[in-house]
Amino acid sequence: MMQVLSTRSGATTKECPPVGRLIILTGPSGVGKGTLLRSLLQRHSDLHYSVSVTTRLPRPGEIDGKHYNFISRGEFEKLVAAGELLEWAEYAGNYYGTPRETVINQTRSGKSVVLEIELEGARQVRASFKGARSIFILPPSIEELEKRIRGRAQDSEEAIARRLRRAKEEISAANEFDIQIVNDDLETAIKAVEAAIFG
Ligand SMILES: Nc1nc2c(ncn2[C@@H]2O[C@H](COP(=O)(O)OP(=O)(O)O)[C@@H](O)[C@H]2O)c(=O)[nH]1
Ligand SMILES: Nc1ncnc2c1ncn2[C@@H]1O[C@H](COP(=O)(O)OP(=O)(O)O)[C@@H](O)[C@H]1O
Repeated sequence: MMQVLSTRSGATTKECPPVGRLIILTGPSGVGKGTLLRSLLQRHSDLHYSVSVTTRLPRPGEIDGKHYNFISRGEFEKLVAAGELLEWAEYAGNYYGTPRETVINQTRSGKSVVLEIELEGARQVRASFKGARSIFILPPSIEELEKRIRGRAQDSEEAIARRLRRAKEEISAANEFDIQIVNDDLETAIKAVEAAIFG
């Protein structure tokens, strides 16, 4: 909503509309990012989740257009070539990326947008959006992380092994982020992420 301010000369100037916030949520596979975000999105209707594009195949229960836009590698490469992605990365053998236009339009209209993305993408966004708030979700331990990935029962042994190898590299980069939150007790972690986003 554009607000008009009067100046001393009586002329009016137009105040720039409030710019929404960009929140980056990163953490190793299986740490609980999706679980935390689902809870936050239910509690905060003014928080908008950026739906990514990916070449990964849908998991059971994942809905095209809701969890991800599931596309082919050829389609993904076209989006990259056309400059339509805010950031993108290859992770565990698949491509993932954030469509640029929706995020730019939402933040320009004052909305708060959450990107749930991996480390390389987070680095790209933090480099180009200085005001973005970046949050890294840590597991209580690597053992607990592996227990959660296996407990989710959504990934093949090969995918689990790749994710756990990458997890160790990602965790070592946690201090690059503005805020680090250990997802041990879920309710405690939800409150901590809530405070990190809205505090
Ligand atoms: N760079 C980037 N990473 C993404 C994007 N969407 C999801 N990811 C990340 O890709 C990784 C794999 O996601 P997914 O296949 O859903 O597995 P999960 O993290 O084990 O649930 C996770 O770290 C996600 O945060 C995106 O648009 N860009
Ligand atoms: N604080 C927690 N304590 C125990 N299990 C959790 C916790 N948070 C999430 N989980 C479980 O861990 C698994 C991975 O969570 P998920 O949200 O899919 O992780 P991510 O999105 O980071 O890959 C799920 O089975 C989820 O129910």
